[in-house]
Amino acid sequence: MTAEPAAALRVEHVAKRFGALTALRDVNLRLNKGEVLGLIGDNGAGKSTLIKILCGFHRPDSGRISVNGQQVVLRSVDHARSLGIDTVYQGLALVNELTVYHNMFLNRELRIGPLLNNRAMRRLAQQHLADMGVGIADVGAQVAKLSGGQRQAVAVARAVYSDARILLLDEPLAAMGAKEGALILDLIRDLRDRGDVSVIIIAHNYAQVLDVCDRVNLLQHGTITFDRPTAEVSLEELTELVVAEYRNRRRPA
Ligand SMILES: Nc1ncnc2c1ncn2[C@@H]1O[C@H](COP(=O)(O)OP(=O)(O)OP(=O)(O)O)[C@@H](O)[C@H]1O
Repeated sequence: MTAEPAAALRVEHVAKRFGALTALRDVNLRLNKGEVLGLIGDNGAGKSTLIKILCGFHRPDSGRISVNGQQVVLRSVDHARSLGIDTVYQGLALVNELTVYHNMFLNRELRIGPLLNNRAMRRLAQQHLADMGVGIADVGAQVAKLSGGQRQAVAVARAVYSDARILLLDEPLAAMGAKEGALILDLIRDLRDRGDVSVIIIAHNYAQVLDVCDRVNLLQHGTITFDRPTAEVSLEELTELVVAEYRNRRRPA
């Protein structure tokens, strides 16, 4: 019998409370190498809390996290990043006042001696975005001048460019038009085809992202209650599960 390959990311019995509120009760999750995992669940189910734990922003109260088979304590966002875990949040993390290319190289600027090598950063950012099919006419433009979808695309492209091996996308299609959403989904498909990046996508509107996910996990009341390959589950079945949970919650005790 061959041993199961190490997961890119493994979460075991993770719990997190905020004062009296239990956000995560007992989360067990496995992200395989090269797969795209959809994490869905109703409002307040704990999805963002879990992502914030996995990117080093929150510390869990208990439980274990392993990256590539090694148990780790994620001390900070920078520490998680140094282990190859990068996150694109709902609120993004781009600096609006800076240009697209400065954002692409944020915190890892290219320099010649003490000076920024703007020319090289501009050229490489342009090339990388074009390679990924992200149409930004002028990488010298301020990020504030981009549309929401373009900003999101730059944030995803930057995470991919940063050698992230595990990418956490929190609502990647939020506030996006159909065309921009399609661009992000194409980026995720490209990543999946590359096979060397593992992705977790949180999506409220899961119908939009199901198509790019290999597997889907449902988070309910702070625990994963459903884990199935996407090919084996229909949209109707998922919707029924989410709606049943919603009804249960509204039922008086
Ligand atoms: N920093 C915090 N302090 C106190 N409570 C928090 C904090 N962050 C999250 N919570 C609470 O934890 C629970 C889970 O929140 P979380 O944001 O993880 O849910 P979610 O599944 O991402 O929801 P949504 O889809 O609405 O974003 C909620 O009841 C929320 O109010």
